[in-house]
Amino acid sequence: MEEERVEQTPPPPPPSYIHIETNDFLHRRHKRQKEEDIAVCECQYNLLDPDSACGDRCLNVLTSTECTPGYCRCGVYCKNQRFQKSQYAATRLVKTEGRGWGLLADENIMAGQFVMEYCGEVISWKEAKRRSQAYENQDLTDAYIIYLNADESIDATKKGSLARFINHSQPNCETRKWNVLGEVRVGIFAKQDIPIGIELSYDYNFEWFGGAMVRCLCGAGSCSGFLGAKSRGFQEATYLWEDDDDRFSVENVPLYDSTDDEPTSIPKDILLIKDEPFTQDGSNNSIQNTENPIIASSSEFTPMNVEPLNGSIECGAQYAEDALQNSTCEVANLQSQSAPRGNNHTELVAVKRRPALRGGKAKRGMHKQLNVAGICDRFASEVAREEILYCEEMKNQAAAQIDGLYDEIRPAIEEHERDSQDSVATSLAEKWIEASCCKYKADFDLYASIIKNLASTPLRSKEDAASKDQNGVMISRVMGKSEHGNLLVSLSDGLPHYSLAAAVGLAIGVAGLCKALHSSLVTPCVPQNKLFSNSERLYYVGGLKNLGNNCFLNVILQALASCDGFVSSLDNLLGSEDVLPEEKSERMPLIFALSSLIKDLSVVRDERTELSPHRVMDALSFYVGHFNLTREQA
Ligand SMILES: C[S@@+](CC[C@H](N)C(=O)[O-])C[C@H]1O[C@@H](n2cnc3c(N)ncnc32)[C@H](O)[C@@H]1O
Repeated sequence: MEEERVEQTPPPPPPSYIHIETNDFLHRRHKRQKEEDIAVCECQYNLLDPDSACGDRCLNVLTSTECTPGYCRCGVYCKNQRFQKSQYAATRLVKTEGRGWGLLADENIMAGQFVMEYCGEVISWKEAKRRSQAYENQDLTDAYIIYLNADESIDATKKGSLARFINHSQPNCETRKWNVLGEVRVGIFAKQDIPIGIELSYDYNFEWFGGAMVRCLCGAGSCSGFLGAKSRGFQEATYLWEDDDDRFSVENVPLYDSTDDEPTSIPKDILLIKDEPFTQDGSNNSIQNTENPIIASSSEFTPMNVEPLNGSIECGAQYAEDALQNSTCEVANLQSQSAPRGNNHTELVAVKRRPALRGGKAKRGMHKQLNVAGICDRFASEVAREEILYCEEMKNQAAAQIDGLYDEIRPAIEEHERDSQDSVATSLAEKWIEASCCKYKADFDLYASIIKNLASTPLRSKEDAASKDQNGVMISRVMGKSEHGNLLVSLSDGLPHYSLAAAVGLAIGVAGLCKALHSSLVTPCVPQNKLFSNSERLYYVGGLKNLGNNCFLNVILQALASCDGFVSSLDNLLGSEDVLPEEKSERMPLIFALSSLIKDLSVVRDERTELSPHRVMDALSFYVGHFNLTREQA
């Protein structure tokens, strides 16, 4: 029997496009890197250690910045010029089932390896929108526009690199942005080892400017069903109006609201606690939080071990909770704003989100207010009252400042929530960070002032105070010493609960503070207008250099620098006798780097000074495998 011969017709070639290996700028010129903007690393080539020439520990690599030729001491050995030298992995084009053309690995690719650059025409956001619509009108189903930043996109439809053929699927690759000679460029990087012959894929969500809705055929169980369903292409429909390059959204755009965040897990060691529970009346009641069931029911909670002082002093209600809420929310806010998606980043405080309020209105300012007047009323000292009221005024001003700013930067935050890590303009981010730092500082000063006065000034009798203010808060206080000798103060509104929030907020903020108070390190409430009051000169504390996208880290460092207790705790750790002084930087690199940077940050100078967080970042990489600052934020 004659065998039927099936003619294998080769698939038609992919629709023509112009192959390029560097971006083509349509609406502006390629930026020229200014000499003062060139980041020079500290690597030195060592024949015996090939990684010495700008490998994983290179400060530029850590900040996703390529070394500038001629400025890197490793010269030709520098391994950190992969975009510039088009050091791509070997790949092969194939025709797929139902998904057009795709790209296969043509060699074994290692996790973290740079696969290739996503090149195309760099166009403005408006042009991207126009083109996307035009392609849709032309019935082009394949879309090739991805985001570069809030203002620009890369269109690889007519011109592009092979990366334009990578399909969407359960991703074995991801996009990362790198700073190359002053321009941001998008690279495809392997998320895992990819054996030869396996198709490359990345997640189009967020990255993609898909015009038409295309049903996704990737087959993954978790797939949203459409390509780039969370991408801006879809989000476009939710914008209500535009004003030049700004877009304003309608109510169904989920807004981020920091006050929606609740701590869901708290590192136990922050609590400095063990043994039996305590209550404010010294009995053995179990700890409940009637007002915040989420916090109260957390299985992470461990009650404090304190020695109740004789007698009880009463104090104003929710400020510890308020303090924690503010601080965790702000940290969470910054994490949320800065953390790129899909990272295994280590979170300082795990947060969960609740749906935004209808109408997209932020709930800012809705958290419980501290009754400062009620608290002040209990202090016998006029000076103490004045100081606390002054701090409250500062806190209110800082809150008003940040609320005002929030409206201004909200479009950018929304943008950032959906888009990439660097889409918030630096000037806006800086304003926000500055205001956040002021808010932290003002909050901290107020709580510090109250606690300091509780610890050091006489109180009026309960009856005395109550007779003045029938509606005044019930105040109670339990003070004790933790096992480390730190004074712990817990405050409650008289209800039989000690919230987790209070416990943690106090443990974090107060332990350090009280310790500092005891050693006279802190004068928390020096009114600013009295600082240098006889001087005409301006004084500054150091600023932190933005080495790429490390503003999130900078704000945390700034906030920590204003907590004297934190600095002294670092000193205590460094003072440990188990480690020889000369070994400290090696054996405790992070603590060492943090301590010296934070000390530097606390110095008041008569000129502006820019400090570099390089060493801290460098030390972080000891603890976080493959630490990449711009990817693993917070
Ligand atoms: C950047 S291109 C990828 C290369 C494209 N397959 C080609 O032949 O040129 C994106 C387009 O590929 C197709 N595509 C990619 N991933 C897909 C998937 N999981 N399911 C269906 N189509 C997909 C869609 O048409 C999409 O607009």
